[in-house]
Parts: sequence; structure tokens; C-alpha cells
Amino acid sequence: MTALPTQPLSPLDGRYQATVSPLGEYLSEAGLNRARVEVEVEWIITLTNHALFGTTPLSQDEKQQLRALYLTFGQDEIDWLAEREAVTRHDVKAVEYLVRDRLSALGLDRVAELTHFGCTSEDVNSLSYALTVKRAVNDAWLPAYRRVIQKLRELALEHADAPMLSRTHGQPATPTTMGKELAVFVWRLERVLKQIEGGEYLGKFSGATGTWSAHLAAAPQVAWPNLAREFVESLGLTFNPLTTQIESHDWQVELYDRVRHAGGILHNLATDVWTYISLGYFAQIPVAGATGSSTMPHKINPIRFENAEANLELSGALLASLAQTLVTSRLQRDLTDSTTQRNIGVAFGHSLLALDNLTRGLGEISLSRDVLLADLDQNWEVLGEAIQTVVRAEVTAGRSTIQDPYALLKELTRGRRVGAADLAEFVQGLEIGDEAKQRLLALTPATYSGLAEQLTRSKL
Ligand SMILES: O=C(O)C[C@H](Nc1ncnc2c1ncn2[C@@H]1O[C@H](COP(=O)(O)O)[C@@H](O)[C@H]1O)C(=O)O
Repeated sequence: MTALPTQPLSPLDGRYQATVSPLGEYLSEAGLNRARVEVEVEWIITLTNHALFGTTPLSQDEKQQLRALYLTFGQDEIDWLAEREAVTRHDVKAVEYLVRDRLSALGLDRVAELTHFGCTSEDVNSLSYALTVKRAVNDAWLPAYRRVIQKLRELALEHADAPMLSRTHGQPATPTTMGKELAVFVWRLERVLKQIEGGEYLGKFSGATGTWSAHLAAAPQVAWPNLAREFVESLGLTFNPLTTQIESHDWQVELYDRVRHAGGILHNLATDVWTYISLGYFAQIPVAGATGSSTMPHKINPIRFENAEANLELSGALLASLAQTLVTSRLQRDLTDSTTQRNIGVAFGHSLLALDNLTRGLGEISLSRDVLLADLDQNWEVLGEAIQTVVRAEVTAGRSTIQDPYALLKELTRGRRVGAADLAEFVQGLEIGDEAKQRLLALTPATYSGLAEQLTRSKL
């Protein structure tokens, strides 16, 4: 057997590459290095703007040329860094050398020593991760998450009035509507959406052990914490003033826990819709040219929901691992976070893939209202709850002397199939007021869905 050409090992970089590529813009190694260059460049611009060490602010033209280094970052820079890192064996140092090299090419040697000035690698890494994760969440993950919510909202409103048998413990229970059950997911997903949208992206910029020691040794008169805050905030990040060598990663833990939580809700949605499809409640819309089973020609399999389920499990496990490892770093730093953070994109990639499959899956189902109604018609015994509750009210109001209405209905309905005629006869024979009796006689499983429709319409 001849060896294959070099292959991507991860399916995210193989068959699913097109779907997850928006994340690669930020959460790939090149995306990280581009952000590192951005931070190094902006720090030089900030230091010179403040005319530190006798420098003068760079001209607009010089700034523009310097910024082009990250704005047009591409394959040349990727290759340059790979070559240089093979020598330095230090990824951030290689970035520093790249910036110095380009400063020289631009005739800006006079500020070369301000590259990475006072910085430890984590100053640059912390801001770079905050920038790339923030951009990936805002530009790629959140839009996909909102698309699922939007599709779900449309379905919930469309089916707000579609009565459906509930199944608590998998057993027939008080009816609801399909729309209301989908609305519950919208409600849950939106709560977590707000938490994710409100999350902070923190950065530190305080040197080797968070004390600005080197900075003060070089320029004791400068209010370095203020300058660091100004710099971090100028990048659209939240300043963390008190850290060890590393930014403590608590914002990342919060974010990954929330995204994992959202994934858990979506997993619940995927398995519920899968179950509704299996019950025949949702029909799957045939896709032209597609095959369900390789051997059973009649089949359309719910593969979108199964793919989402599996990817949510993978992403949940990775997000949990990220949150668990990033929360700790021995003493003033250990380097486990470096290795761990290289997998942030993998965790988000599996999640994004799941979101894409859910959106597509939700767009390929149609509700079979007739199946829902037929199922309700097979389960008149669910009205037992309504009858016993009405009798209790009648007893309390003095219009009935029935003893233990619950036991009476239990006797009639528990574990039994009770039809419309049986129930009507039973209700006719009840010693309750006439108005209550007529109300009960008018009730069917399909109309016994309480405020399900109104709740759906008013809460979405
Ligand atoms: O500013 C510093 O660098 C301070 C230094 N701490 C470090 N901080 C950040 N990065 C460091 C550190 N040390 C190594 N490296 C480089 O990290 C890279 C780790 O590679 P990988 O395991 O593939 O993620 C790999 O490129 C490593 O060379 C310290 O001694 O405290």
C-alpha cells in the first residue's frame, strides 16, 4: 500500500471544513499569530503616541504601514513565522522577530527596541486570545446560534395552536401544543444567549509576574497600570489589573461553561425533535437526490439531528475540559494553558457544526397535525386530571359531596384505555353543578391544552 498524501486528521479540517471555516479566521494558529502581530504593533503605536523614551508619535502614514502588517497578514507571514519558530522554539518570540524584521524594512529601526517592550509572552497571548475568541464568538458562533433560535421561533409560532399529547416519563400526559414545547427551547436558549452576549473578554498587560517591574525599572515616572488599561481598553477588551504572569482565564471559563450549557439545551432539542420524528409527529421533507438508507429505499433518516447530537457531545466534553484546566495555573504560571487553548477552535468547531445541522434539520421537517390529533384521540384518559380537579372545585364550592375525587378518577382511568363515550357517561353521572358538567362534557384531549397557545404567542 502506498502512503496517502498528507491528510487532515480532524473531520473539522476535512469533510466539515467549509462549515467551520469562519472560525479558522480567528481560532487557527495563523489567526492567533495575526492577532499577536496586531497587539505588538498597536503597543509600539501606543508607546510612541505617549512619546516615551524620547520617541515622537509615528506619522499617519507610518502607522498605516505598520498596521498593514496584521491587516494584510497572509501566507508569507505564516511561512516566515513557521521557519523562525523552528529556530526560536518560542512562538511569541518568533512573532517579535517578524515585527522587528518588518520595522526594519519600513525604515523604522529607531523604534525597533519598543517591540514587545516590557512584555512577557502572556501579555501578548492574553490580548490575542481575548481578541480572537471575542471575534469568533461575535462573527461566527453567535450568528449561527441566533439562526437556530430564529428558525425555532418560526416553528413555535407556526405550531402554537397544534395540540399534542404530552409524554411525561414517556407516558401519555396532559396535552400541550407543539409550538409551546418548541417555545420552551427558544426561551431557554435566549436566556443563555443573553449571558453569552454579556460576557467579558479580559486581558492583562503587566509583565512577567503582573507587577510592571521591568517597566518601572525602565521608566519609574510612568503610571504603567493606567497606560496598560488604556491600551487594553483601546482594543475593545476589559482590563484585568491583578494577575500572576497569566490572565487568570476566568472569563474563558465563564464563556465555555455558558456555551456548553447552550449545547446541553440544543442537545435536548435535537433528541426531542428526533423523538417527535420517530413518533411520526414531524415528517421529514425529502431532499431531491438524497438517500436515506443504503439498503432500505423507503427511509429518510434524521441525520441532521443525530449529527448535531454527536457534535454537541464532543464540543461539550472539550468545553468542559477547557473550563476545568484553564481555571488553574500552578504558582505564577505553568504552560498547560498554551496547549489547551490551541483547542478552543476545535470545541467551537464541533458546536458550530451542530448549530448548522440543527438549522438545516429544522428547515426540513413538517408537522403532521393529523398524527398529533389521532394520538390525542387515542388517549381520552388524560382528561382524568381535568375531571378530578373540577370535582374538587365543586366540592369546595358546596355543589358536590363526592368523597375523594382523585381516587374516583384513578379507579376509572389508571392504566386503562378510556374512550370518549366512557368519559361522557361518567361525567353525566357525576354529582356536580350543571355549568361545570357542561364544561367537562365539551372538553376533548385536543382542547385540553390550557394556555399553551397563548403562552407561546405572548412569550416569544
Ligand atoms: O515571556 C515568556 O516567554 C515567559 C515564560 N513563559 C512563557 N509564556 C508563554 N509562552 C511560553 C513561555 N515559555 C515558553 N513558551 C512558549 O510557548 C509555546 C508552547 O507551545 P505549545 O505547548 O505547543 O503550546 C512554545 O512556543 C514555548 O516556547 C517564562 O519563563 O515565564
